[in-house]
Amino acid sequence: MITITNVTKFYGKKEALKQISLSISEGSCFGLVGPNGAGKSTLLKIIASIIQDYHGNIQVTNGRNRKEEIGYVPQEICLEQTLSAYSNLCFFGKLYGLKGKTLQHRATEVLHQIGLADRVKDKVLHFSGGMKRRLNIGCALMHQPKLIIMDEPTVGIDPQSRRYIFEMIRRLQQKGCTIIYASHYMEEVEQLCDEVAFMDHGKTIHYGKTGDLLQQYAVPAIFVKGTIPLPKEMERFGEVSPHKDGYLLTTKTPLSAMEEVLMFYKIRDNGLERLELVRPRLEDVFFTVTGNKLRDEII
Ligand SMILES: Nc1ncnc2c1ncn2[C@@H]1O[C@H](COP(=O)(O)OP(=O)(O)OP(=O)(O)O)[C@@H](O)[C@H]1O
Repeated sequence: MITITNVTKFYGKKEALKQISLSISEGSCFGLVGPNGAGKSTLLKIIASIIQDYHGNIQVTNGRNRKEEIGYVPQEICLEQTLSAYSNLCFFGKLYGLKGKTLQHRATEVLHQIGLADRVKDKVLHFSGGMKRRLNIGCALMHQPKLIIMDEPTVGIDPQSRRYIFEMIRRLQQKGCTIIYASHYMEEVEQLCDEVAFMDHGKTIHYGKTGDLLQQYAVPAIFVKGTIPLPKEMERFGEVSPHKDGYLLTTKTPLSAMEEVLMFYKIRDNGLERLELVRPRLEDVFFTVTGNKLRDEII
């Protein structure tokens, strides 16, 4: 369990974090979501002990030594370009006190874990963006930390590497690791994280279990496309708005609304072309609790 209590951070006069309090369950994948400048990186650096001048309190895993417990994956790629993947891993392993056969064995193990075993001798210089991202993560895993902090680990990568990273995260979680995952890609957090905190302007606006937030705040909808427009009386189920080549009806009773849409088109010679249930998204929850869309223009 990680307990963050009243954490405040100033950069000069700029208050980057304002009284943040959060609890992160052991073994969870905890998502930190917010637009650029929300304060995610600052909070992660504080948890990882990279930033030490802050107010408030952080307690990590029963108070055991933080450095040994934590693997930090920075937002910027932090690798020596002229060295091989293996040498980079060994360099970071040594920083955590690994040496000799243990270091070599662990570097080989991590190379397999990050899917770069076949590129062992290649210089990082010749790696794709996705491969560098995977190696960046691998370096933070060398000392087998229990808590892994990832700051936007999928920025600028191809879908294949993103999938690979997701699978790695799931495997780490299955092994009992706790993951803190900062991102401004809401779909990623929704897919990966069982707990989530929304951040904006240095504050946590809301946090909880992903499923609970979806259930509590996001309203489902149905999508309807027909040869004739949706009748006005459907508005009694909720808000109707044009969407793509049809209509979106946001409603708390999607099944009853679907039933009525079916009836409506059935008695009009089946002019229904598409009828779909639209699953509520974390993006909608963010909008409901903050009144903002998660877009750069809100800062
Ligand atoms: N070293 C610094 N000196 C001064 N201000 C800083 C520094 N680092 C961050 N800030 C400011 O603190 C605020 C929070 O920044 P932070 O990088 O933590 O946000 P973020 O949510 O991680 O954003 P991004 O997604 O763009 O990384 C921003 O207003 C930023 O400009």
